Amino acid sequence: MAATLQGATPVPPDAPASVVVAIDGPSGTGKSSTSKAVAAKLGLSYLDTGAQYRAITWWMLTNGVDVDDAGAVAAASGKPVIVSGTDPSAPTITADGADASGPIRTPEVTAAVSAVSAVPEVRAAITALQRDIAAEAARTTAGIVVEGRDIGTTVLPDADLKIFLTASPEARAARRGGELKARPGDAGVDLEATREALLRRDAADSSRKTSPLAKAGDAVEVDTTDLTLEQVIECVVTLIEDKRRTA
Ligand SMILES: Nc1ncnc2c1ncn2[C@@H]1O[C@H](COP(=O)(O)OP(=O)(O)OP(=O)(O)O)[C@@H](O)[C@H]1O
Ligand SMILES: Nc1ccn([C@H]2C[C@H](O)[C@@H](COP(=O)(O)O)O2)c(=O)n1
Repeated sequence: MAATLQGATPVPPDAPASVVVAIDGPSGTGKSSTSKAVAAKLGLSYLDTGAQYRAITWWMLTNGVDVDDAGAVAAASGKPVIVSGTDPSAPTITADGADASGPIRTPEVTAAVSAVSAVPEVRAAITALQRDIAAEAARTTAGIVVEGRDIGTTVLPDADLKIFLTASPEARAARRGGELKARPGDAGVDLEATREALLRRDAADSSRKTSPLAKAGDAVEVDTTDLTLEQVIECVVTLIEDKRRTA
């Protein structure tokens, strides 16, 4: 699998040391929105690791791999070339050169991604890719914000700053509901079904054997239930600036 750092902001000669930030948490807590905005504000690179697991899942689905057969998924795990562009203002994701940014958000991929990402061979391949991208960003740019489920615990245990975002299931369902546009004549978004789907995915992601969703012991927990997105962004920017000041 290839690691390529695209859209990176070059480091000026007198720049402070680079910073590596891990942001983890359950689905819908605001990891992507927060990480992208914070990285853009601070001139850092950005890596959406969920997009990588979604891209490999999409590749399996479109290449005839039975995603319910862990053996078949493991055997295919080294085949696709997943490439992530790390510019926070225009993140990209490709699988074998094909743009995967649209297809990875379909219900089919969302339904299959927890099973595919639980396969140890998939995690080993994607984790190696993530570490390469983070190391390259730390070496050549001002740093990187990496968001996912196991970044602080497994992928980057030596990250300079680890943040674990949480929010109540009701708040997360309401946020997701806001994304799903009701069509004219529809009964609207079923928030209870959305909440149940979120909790099902959290349960699968938290209970898998290899590198489950978990808060690192040294992570700062931020409960975003009653915060606006702007408040969460501000909070994370402050945490990073404080960390840089005291480093
Ligand atoms: N603090 C907040 N207040 C209100 N809405 C928010 C807040 N944070 C994020 N959102 C909105 O909630 C939705 C989900 O956010 P986002 O995709 O960033 O979550 P996530 O944790 O990355 O989810 P996933 O892990 O499923 O990708 C988005 O529509 C986003 O704009
Ligand atoms: N570090 C990660 C990131 C993501 N996953 C898996 C589990 C999620 O359900 C799925 C999709 O992530 P999302 O796009 O919703 O953030 O990918 C993981 O196992 N480890």
